[in-house]
Amino acid sequence: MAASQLPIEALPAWALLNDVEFRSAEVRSIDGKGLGLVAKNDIPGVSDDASSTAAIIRIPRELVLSAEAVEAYAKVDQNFRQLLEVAGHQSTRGDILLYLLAHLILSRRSSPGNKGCASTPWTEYIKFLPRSISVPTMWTSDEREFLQGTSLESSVNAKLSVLSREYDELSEKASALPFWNDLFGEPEMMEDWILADALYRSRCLELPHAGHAMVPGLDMANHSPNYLARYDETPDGDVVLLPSSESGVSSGEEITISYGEAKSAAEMLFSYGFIDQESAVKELALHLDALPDDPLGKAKLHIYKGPRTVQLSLTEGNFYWHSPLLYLLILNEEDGLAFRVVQDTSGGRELRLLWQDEDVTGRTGEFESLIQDHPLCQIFKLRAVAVLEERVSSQLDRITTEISYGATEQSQAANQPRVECMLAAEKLRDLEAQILQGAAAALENEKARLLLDARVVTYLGSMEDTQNEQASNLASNEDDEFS
Ligand SMILES: C[S@@+](CC[C@H](N)C(=O)[O-])C[C@H]1O[C@@H](n2cnc3c(N)ncnc32)[C@H](O)[C@@H]1O
Repeated sequence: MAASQLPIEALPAWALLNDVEFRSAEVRSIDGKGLGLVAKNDIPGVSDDASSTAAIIRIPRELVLSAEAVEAYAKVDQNFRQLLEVAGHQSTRGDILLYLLAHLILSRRSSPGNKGCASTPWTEYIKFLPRSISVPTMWTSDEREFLQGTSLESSVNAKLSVLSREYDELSEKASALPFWNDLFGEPEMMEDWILADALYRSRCLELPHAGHAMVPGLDMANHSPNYLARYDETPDGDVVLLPSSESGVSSGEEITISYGEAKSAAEMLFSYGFIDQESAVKELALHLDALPDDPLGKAKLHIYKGPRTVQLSLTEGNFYWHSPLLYLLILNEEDGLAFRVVQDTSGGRELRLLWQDEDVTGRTGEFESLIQDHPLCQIFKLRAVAVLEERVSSQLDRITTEISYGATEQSQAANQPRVECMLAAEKLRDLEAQILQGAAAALENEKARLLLDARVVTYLGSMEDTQNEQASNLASNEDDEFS
């Protein structure tokens, strides 16, 4: 993690000026994790009366960067208000990113009065945050090569395309605003947008009332599956960090929180830039496309609004997969699937999906249950398993293909791929290869089991008979022709 712009020793002064109470924790450098929170004294555990548990840190609600705070800032800064009006109000993430972008610009300028935005506590706080974050959207293209064959290979590229499109749209919208138009011409702005996104992804949390938010001070807490603290909001909207166990925290111990207990290694690397060594979660999401040669493929992807993925998981030696899309992808017109274009009430044209003549446009994610009572249900399942087996096998081939690691310990010169990126990617590849191998074996068994199913045997037998009949008809026609 690259150095921030202000030394962390200046944080207590910032906290004092802004009423942030670091009561029993301080921010220190933690080996391999950047900064983190450490207990200044022994912290008692949760008492029976939860309301009397003392806060480790307390952050006033005015400092919490939420959708509400962005709106409040727009009221005091005219330039920001104009930017928010043309490019904001689409999502909390988008609005917070605009706020961070404005503050990143401001933090680069030595004199805030000179062509900047109105100062807030975040103007200084943002200078304590790292300028380089280990999430793969901030890796170089050489470093991203390390992700070849992992589930992150396509998601990171897709995310970078989205970021680039968002930035282009933003510059386009801001071009009518003289203040922002000048700034969007600066080369650092696209990098700032990627940085703002990485800061948001790696430091944002979900508060019970304020919703998605960034909380200064609290965002110095690192993750552990054996976390020692949790955060909450007080009735007046302040945010507190509280011990989470009865045993409390010993003086000098790192105070960690949980970033989510069910996140896969890929999700952790994607959002936070590290893989939790102690996590037991063995999950992987693979991207799915329409089947080659499926004439309905494009329409299926158009009408299906859920994630275009299949989720694979290994839990206590058992393999599970989940993909509402896959059940839609394997169905054909002959099975009873149909698309219709209808006119809506405003005269527009709308695509509708029918299954067995029933309109199921609003239920595209329910095909696993929609096929349940169909006489060919087991055949559909066999198709889904066969398609998945092929998808898993091609991913396994790709992930186990040797890639050349250009980085070595000596190769830390400028522009060389970083060793930490290589190690994180290697860990992800190992974990995902294990899941894929488990999945391949389980799918083979599942396929063999389905092939023994009486309805499948009968169906495949009748298909064979039809094919033989067609072949002999064709042969006798040919005999006729040449007789
Ligand atoms: C919310 S911030 C925590 C403060 C951060 N360490 C800093 O220096 O500003 C989240 C980032 O901390 C780092 N981090 C958190 N927990 C970690 C862990 N268990 N191992 C390695 N890095 C961790 C990752 O870089 C992550 O993106």
